[in-house]
Amino acid sequence: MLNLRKIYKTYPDGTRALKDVSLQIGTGITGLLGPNGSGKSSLMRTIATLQLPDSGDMLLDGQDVYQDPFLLRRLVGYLPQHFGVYSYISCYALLEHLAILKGLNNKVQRRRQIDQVLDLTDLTGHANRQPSHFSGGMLQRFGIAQALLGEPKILILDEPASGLDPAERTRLHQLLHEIAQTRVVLLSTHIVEDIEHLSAHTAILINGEIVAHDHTLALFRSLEGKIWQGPLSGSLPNDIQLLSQCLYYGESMARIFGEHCPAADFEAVPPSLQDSYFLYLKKYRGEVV
Ligand SMILES: Nc1ncnc2c1ncn2[C@@H]1O[C@H](COP(=O)(O)OP(=O)(O)OP(=O)(O)O)[C@@H](O)[C@H]1O
Repeated sequence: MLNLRKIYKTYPDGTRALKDVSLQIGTGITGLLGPNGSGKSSLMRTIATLQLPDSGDMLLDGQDVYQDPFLLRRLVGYLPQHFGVYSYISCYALLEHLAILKGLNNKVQRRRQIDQVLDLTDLTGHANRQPSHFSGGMLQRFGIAQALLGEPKILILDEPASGLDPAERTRLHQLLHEIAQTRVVLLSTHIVEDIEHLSAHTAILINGEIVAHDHTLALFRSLEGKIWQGPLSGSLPNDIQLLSQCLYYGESMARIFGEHCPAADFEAVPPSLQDSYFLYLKKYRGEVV
């Protein structure tokens, strides 16, 4: 169990990226959802001890991590949002290099672990190729392979599915699901669907503050019977809560939150995490009428 308590982070230019963030994260995948600039990467870097918070503490199974950041570094695997790979070096050699940097000094154990992570990420057949020549999906799997070196208890994954085609995304989902059986996984993404597929728990971060953290289903089950969908063309009452509008086969459709059906051509639809997320955003911005 990872326990964050009252974490604050301000950058030297005065940007207050994290404000009073408290979170308890157990085994399995916890999704971290938030708009651009809400502080997701800042939180992930802070958990990975790549930057220290101004105040607050972090306990791993009851042990204070900031007293000994090196202890946590050995227990954390981190996949940053953007990562580069050296050119002219094979996938295997790069993993070996990274494993040595992680302190895997025993050659036999190191090679066994590299073989394991290559197998898990389905890269064994590409071990001698250069990651700089990998496709986007393979590169993300390589990123996860390097994060798994050292058998971390905690995995921090910042936007692992961005830019992947549907087949690679599905493959990544299976991989993450498998990895998360025995680990604490914090997954940051803009893709609400990924969280719906993967995360039993979800935290919503807006403007550096956690505004919700619960079972993913619980976050939107309470909206049952209150989400309405219909064409945006007709006139709608002024006091409706427009959550989102999107195109379905070229027709502009609105999703609305409300106790009553807003117009004759609207129908009740099952609520989604995205509806709940948009409602939290509107409430945070004071836009709920
Ligand atoms: N090194 C830094 N120095 C100053 N400000 C920073 C730094 N890193 C991030 N910020 C600022 O902190 C805030 C949170 O940024 P962060 O990258 O953590 O958000 P994010 O939710 O990950 O965004 P995105 O979804 O766009 O990746 C933003 O206002 C950003 O401009």
